[in-house]
Amino acid sequence: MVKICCIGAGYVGGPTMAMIALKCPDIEVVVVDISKPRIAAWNSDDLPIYEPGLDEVVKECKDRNLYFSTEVEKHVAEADIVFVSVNTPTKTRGLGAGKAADLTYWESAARMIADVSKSDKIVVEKSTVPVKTAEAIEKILTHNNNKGISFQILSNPEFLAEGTAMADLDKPDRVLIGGRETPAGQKAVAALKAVYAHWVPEDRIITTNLWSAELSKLAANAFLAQRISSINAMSALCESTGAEVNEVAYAVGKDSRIGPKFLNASVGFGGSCFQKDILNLVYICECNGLLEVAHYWKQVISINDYQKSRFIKRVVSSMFNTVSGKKIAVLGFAFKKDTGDTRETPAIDVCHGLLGDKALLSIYDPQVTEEQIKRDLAMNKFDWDHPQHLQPQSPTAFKQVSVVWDAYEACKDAHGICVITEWDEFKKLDYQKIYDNMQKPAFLFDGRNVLNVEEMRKIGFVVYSIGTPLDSWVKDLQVSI
Ligand SMILES: NC(=O)c1ccc[n+]([C@@H]2O[C@H](COP(=O)([O-])OP(=O)(O)OC[C@H]3O[C@@H](n4cnc5c(N)ncnc54)[C@H](O)[C@@H]3O)[C@@H](O)[C@H]2O)c1
Ligand SMILES: O=c1ccn([C@@H]2O[C@H](COP(=O)(O)OP(=O)(O)O[C@H]3O[C@H](CO)[C@@H](O)[C@H](O)[C@H]3O)[C@@H](O)[C@H]2O)c(=O)[nH]1
Repeated sequence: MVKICCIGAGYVGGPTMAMIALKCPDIEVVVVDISKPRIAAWNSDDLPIYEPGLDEVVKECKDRNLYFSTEVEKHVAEADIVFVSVNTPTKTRGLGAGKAADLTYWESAARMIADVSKSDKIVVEKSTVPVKTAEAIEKILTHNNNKGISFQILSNPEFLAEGTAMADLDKPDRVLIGGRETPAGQKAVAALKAVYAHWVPEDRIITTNLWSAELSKLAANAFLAQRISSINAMSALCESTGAEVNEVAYAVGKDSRIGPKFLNASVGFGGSCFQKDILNLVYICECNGLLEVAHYWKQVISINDYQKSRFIKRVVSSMFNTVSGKKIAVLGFAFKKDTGDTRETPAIDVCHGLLGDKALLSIYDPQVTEEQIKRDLAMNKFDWDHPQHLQPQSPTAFKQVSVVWDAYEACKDAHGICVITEWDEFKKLDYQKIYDNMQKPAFLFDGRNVLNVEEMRKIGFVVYSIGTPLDSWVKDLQVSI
């Protein structure tokens, strides 16, 4: 029986290995992690991450051919294929701080693999890494190894999106495997291909050289984020001209060369990957002397930052240029719907902006706990992307912030509402009831364009919705955005 071990039981390691275990009953899959609470959660009925469909798959496979363990070295030593899916945060200090990927966790995993291995292994980069990381990993594995063991490094980047991870893994657009162009490298590629071939059609499994696979992952995220920044840039122009961003996106997306996906204007993209991976891409370009290329991709992040600060300015300027002492309801804190993940969520920036102007925030998200929200608001930039036990543990008490478990409670007596995550339940709320219980004038700022602006205006709200013609109130009080 082929044995797979995955180092890192996070958002990628957990769901990916659960899917492999489901589709390959002939393979034993063990997911290991240095975080004891995380492994304990995987072994309980309350999984550490929320992902539609994940519970069912884990329930079916756990203790059949899927195991979660903290015995990292033992399971790595026994495995034929070792996936490495550990954190690759943005460096916060030293060379490349604020841009380059911090490969500390990857390096320590590679050193440990070299130390404990007694048999040949295929080592698979599942984490998103800078181009040429495989070369560094190869050096660590071969220089730390005088036991005659052969290590083959493959790059197999993951393209799942949170909230749809299980569907993405079940029917991936493509699986990408990069390997060395040597006979041993190609044999390793074939072995990994055989795992995916249990359920992925052969024409969807792409094989390339190592560097193409590593770069394709960064490129794919940069292209996706670029589309969002493009439509968000248009949303600003729509507000100035009276055009409607959804209509523009629809008309543009109807061109089959452009396509309709990823053209939803928003308060800004969030999540653990886009910003981090683009910063990483920018750094690699700079290191290769490609300053114009670096500058080009940096703009995708600049527009995203602009979009978030534009939203905050709209809120404050509409409410007579001050939110000091005013209750503002924040609906949604996760970086997108159907996940409890808050990494790089635009909600953090919006809350910081409003807190800076002394607002009183009442936050509701159906999947994010009070502890998580308070920890996020207290955390330094990029701290979130380190293993849990290295993050600040105790949430800071914020006098200005309360977290509630009901949208109506969050909005009661509020002066304004900010919709930051597009949770389906926010579309179905009784907005008349919400309006009746708010201070007047009652403001509604829709950062996701999920509400019907005309209906909301009919109820009496002063409405701002990204990229839609401005309410005369907002227009009249407009300051420079
Ligand atoms: N989250 C996503 O949607 C997504 C999608 C594609 C790719 N990625 C990439 O995958 C990688 C992992 O992302 P994630 O979201 O799963 O992160 P995560 O923080 O959820 O999980 C990483 C896990 O690795 C563990 N870990 C770190 N060092 C370890 C070590 N030396 N030994 C054992 N365990 C160790 C941590 O404790 C943590 O549980 C990153 O490179 C990320 O960029 C993420
Ligand atoms: O039209 C859109 C689409 C998305 N978003 C926002 O963009 C962010 C990222 O969304 P999404 O890409 O759906 O989620 P992620 O889980 O971050 O997935 C991205 O990042 C992963 C990690 O690298 C990749 O594997 C995925 O392919 C890639 O989609 C979220 O804040 C979304 O709300 C928009 O604002 N408008």
